[in-house]
Amino acid sequence: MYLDRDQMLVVLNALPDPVFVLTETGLYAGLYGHADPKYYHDAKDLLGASVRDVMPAEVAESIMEHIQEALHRNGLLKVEYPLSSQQVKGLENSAGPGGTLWFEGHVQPFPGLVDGERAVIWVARNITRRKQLEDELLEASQTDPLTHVANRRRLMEVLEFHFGAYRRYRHPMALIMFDLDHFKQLNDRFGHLTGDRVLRCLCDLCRQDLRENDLLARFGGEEFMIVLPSTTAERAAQTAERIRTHISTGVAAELDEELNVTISLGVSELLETDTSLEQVIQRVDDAVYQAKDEGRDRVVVNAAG
Ligand SMILES: Nc1nc2c(ncn2[C@@H]2O[C@H](COP(=O)(O)OP(=O)(O)OP(=O)(O)O)[C@@H](O)[C@H]2O)c(=O)[nH]1
Repeated sequence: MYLDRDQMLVVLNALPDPVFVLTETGLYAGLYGHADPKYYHDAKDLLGASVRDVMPAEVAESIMEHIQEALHRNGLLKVEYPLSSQQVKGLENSAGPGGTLWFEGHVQPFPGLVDGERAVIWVARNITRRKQLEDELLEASQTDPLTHVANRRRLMEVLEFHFGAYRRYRHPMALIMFDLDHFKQLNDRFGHLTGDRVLRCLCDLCRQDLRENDLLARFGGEEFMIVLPSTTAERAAQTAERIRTHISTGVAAELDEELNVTISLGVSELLETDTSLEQVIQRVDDAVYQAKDEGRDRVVVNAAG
């Protein structure tokens, strides 16, 4: 028993995702499926229109390129792309999900010609939720859950990137490391939860003194690093000093007058003699150690190889 033509059409229109037939010149020649407005807008008004007429030029060109590529490879092409109904003429006011949606397009050459033209079958699946989850996962894998600054994994990725750029193009990069002073005493006296609040507050204050391209990261328990691209140790030392004074008054002002929170900071920069990242990390670590040794609540620069 086989389905007759009418039944086949019923099946096509019952498909959950929209199935477009798009010709080589970008005409919407057919549309099936996608009845659920929770996931899709009703795109029937696009039939007979051209991709270039209904989409912004950039979006239309990339769709045209995908059509060409699928035809050229004569096989299935998978693409992911963002699109909002506001970008598509005819869909602006139709019922459907708002905001920018993400789609996975499965683009397959149409076997035969449509109105004398080559064409593709383009199945568009709404993958917005999956994309959001991927973004959230990526964010979580790179962020310290307590302070919401970058975690050590992200820090090392960024440091590797700048180390590579320095080796190739000699783009300078400075590094600041800092460590809370007598944090154990603070935890013992005020409790671990107050200690946690101090760490969060410290990061918030510190961020206010940084540029957009700088990266603040948690290196370990109460140790943090700041990556400063395109910066020398001399300039970074000024930033470090600003952060030091900000923290020494700011945390108590924000949280509790009784809290005496200070930090010891070490500063260094990439040097021509560095053959590995560990060397600059060792230099800032030594500088923090020296700052502790000299009485804490101070900045020490260690820019010598
Ligand atoms: N509240 C809180 N405390 C933490 C966290 N991570 C590490 N610490 C505490 O940080 C303290 C670090 O203690 P130490 O390494 O002895 O250093 P310190 O007391 O700051 O002394 P100096 O560094 O020599 O000035 C320990 O008591 C840790 O428990 C955290 O996420 N939250």
